[in-house]
Amino acid sequence: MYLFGEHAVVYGEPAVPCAIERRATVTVAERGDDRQRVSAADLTLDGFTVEYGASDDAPDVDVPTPLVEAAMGYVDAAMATARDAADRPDAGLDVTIESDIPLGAGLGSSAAVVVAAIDAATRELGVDLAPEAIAERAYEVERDVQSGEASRADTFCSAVGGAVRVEGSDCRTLATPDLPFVVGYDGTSHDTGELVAGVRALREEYDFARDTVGSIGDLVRRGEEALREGDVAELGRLMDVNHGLLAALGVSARSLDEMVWAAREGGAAGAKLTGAGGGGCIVALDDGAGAETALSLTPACDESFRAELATDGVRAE
Ligand SMILES: Nc1ncnc2c1ncn2[C@@H]1O[C@H](COP(=O)(O)OP(=O)(O)OP(=O)(O)O)[C@@H](O)[C@H]1O
Ligand SMILES: C[C@@](O)(CCO)CC(=O)[O-]
Ligand SMILES: [Mg+2]
Repeated sequence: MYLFGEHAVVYGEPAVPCAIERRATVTVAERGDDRQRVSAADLTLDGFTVEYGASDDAPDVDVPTPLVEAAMGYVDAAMATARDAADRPDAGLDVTIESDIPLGAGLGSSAAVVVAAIDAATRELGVDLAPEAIAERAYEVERDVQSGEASRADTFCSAVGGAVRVEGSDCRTLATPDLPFVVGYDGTSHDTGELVAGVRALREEYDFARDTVGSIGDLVRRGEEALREGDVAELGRLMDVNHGLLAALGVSARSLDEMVWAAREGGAAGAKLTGAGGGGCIVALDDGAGAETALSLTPACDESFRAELATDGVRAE
């Protein structure tokens, strides 16, 4: 989840994502043949299993192929990079994915699944990758699936855990005070690739959209100062500004705006959408119960919860 800087980070501005205690669990077992079998019970396609050959045959499922391809893009590419890391291009794998991260909602479910899948698959194939190496491969997967544009933010954060700072290829962990995160979720999902493409189109058409992206970078640098000082009130103000700038880039939604206002009026220090936007989640800072209560009473909000910073990144269980 992003404290600051989503979207602008794709264009080289800094961002500060934070890992929260919600996990994707991926189990991988090598098969005796070259087939791939993926079981993803949490996918919105109502839980399905896909089985297909290493390269040729089509997935053997009863749903339209483009839907399956869209849903399986991340997992497929994660398995391919894991086979590549192990130098076992024909290894058949049985993959099971379970996740308590809402899909396409701005909490980085794609990064969590890809990072966990690469880790589990490479371990199964006898290769031990450091979290940073997993993060780099996972970034390449996100970049390819998001049609050539992604940052390292979600994947690095998911791999190493905690709060991180990402600017281009410079990725580092950040010491942060304990932050009272509250999340509101509208129950809908977005396609990150499409929202990233929308921002790109706006930047191409309007110089001021480029300036907006630059302003988000300036705001993130101020946010880093506030983080060092543990100044939650200032962090909240900057989150409010960040939400406004994201809305100017066209990635907010009525439900997100309604949840942001509910959280603020409930007493949050600040609130903003998180991740790609268009629908999904907002994040607020509130050490009292007001924001969470206000969110729970907001029709646009399907679920609200406190989110603890997760210090652990990817791990074998
Ligand atoms: N539990 C899961 N099982 C299988 N695939 C999943 C699962 N969770 C996420 N995915 C994959 O990730 C895609 C959603 O990724 P997307 O980047 O659009 O959203 P997100 O990562 O949740 O949000 P954001 O990128 O804004 O943080 C799904 O369509 C699916 O391909
Ligand atoms: C919108 C974006 O900044 C975050 C999506 O979780 C895209 C990216 O960084 O790849
Ligand atoms: Mg994603």
